[in-house]
Amino acid sequence: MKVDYQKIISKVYTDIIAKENFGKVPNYIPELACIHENKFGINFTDLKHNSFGIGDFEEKFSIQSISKVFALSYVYEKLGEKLWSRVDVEPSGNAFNSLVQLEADHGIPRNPFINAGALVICDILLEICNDPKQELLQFIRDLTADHQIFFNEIVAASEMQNSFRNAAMCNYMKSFGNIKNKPDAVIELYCHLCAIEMTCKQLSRSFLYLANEGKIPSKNDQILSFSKAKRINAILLTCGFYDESGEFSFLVGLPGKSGVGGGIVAIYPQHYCITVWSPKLNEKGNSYRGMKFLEEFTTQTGENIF
Ligand SMILES: NC(=O)CC[C@H](N)C(=O)O
Repeated sequence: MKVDYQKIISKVYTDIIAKENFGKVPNYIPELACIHENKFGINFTDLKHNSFGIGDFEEKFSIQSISKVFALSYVYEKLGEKLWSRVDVEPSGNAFNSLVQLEADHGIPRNPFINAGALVICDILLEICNDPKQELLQFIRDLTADHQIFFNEIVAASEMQNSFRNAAMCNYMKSFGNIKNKPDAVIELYCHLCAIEMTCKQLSRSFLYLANEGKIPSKNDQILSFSKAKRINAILLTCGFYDESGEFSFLVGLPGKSGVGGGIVAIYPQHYCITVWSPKLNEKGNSYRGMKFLEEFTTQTGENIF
């Protein structure tokens, strides 16, 4: 039976908006605390070019850790498997900004989707690109087929001024030799990537390469090999939600990635991407309504990777 996605999305959206919105907008990046906490948007885009949204789906927000997926894809395609000598692919079972495992693991982060791992990816970007900020931005614009994607310099500056934990991680990894550049340069790049702004609609479209075996559907460009796209989806499933990755997999059943800006992108390989934005976060740093929405969405569609 054909699933009526639009009907299910409208129904789940209406049900969730009628219920209390729990959680907190993060304030450790002061600029993010200014966002209206009841913003709520959804976009669904599939490989057959169907796209529809509801609520604030065309409003830009800070994609934060969702950018870690773009950075990993770019570096992985260029470096290949030797990348994994500098960052592992195991779930951390810890908060996104935790330092505790770095000592035991000799400065090798557990995976590329926690802050420590993304800092190593940024360090590699500084090694392999002439202008990493612009190259990454261009990569995302190409994925989205949309040039209206920018850094929010105010958010980047706000995070840089409060990057004490990320700076600690970066310096600590440098002591093990796993950061090659100056920590300040790595942090500057990292904070800019987190401060990219996109809409739900742009995000769903930009992630379609992971639903499409590494190809951008609009152009059929293979930007990531089939095997690498599969592997990134595998890491998303096991590590995309930090110490709530098991819960997301359990409740939603799709690979996905969240960010502290309140966004979540989920991928149904061979079919579609769906993005939810709602800024209030649960204790694990994932969007409260985003998790609820996607749980109910996959329950009602009956579709998941299992
Ligand atoms: N989970 C996130 O989105 C974290 C990103 C945020 N910029 C940080 O480094 O803390």
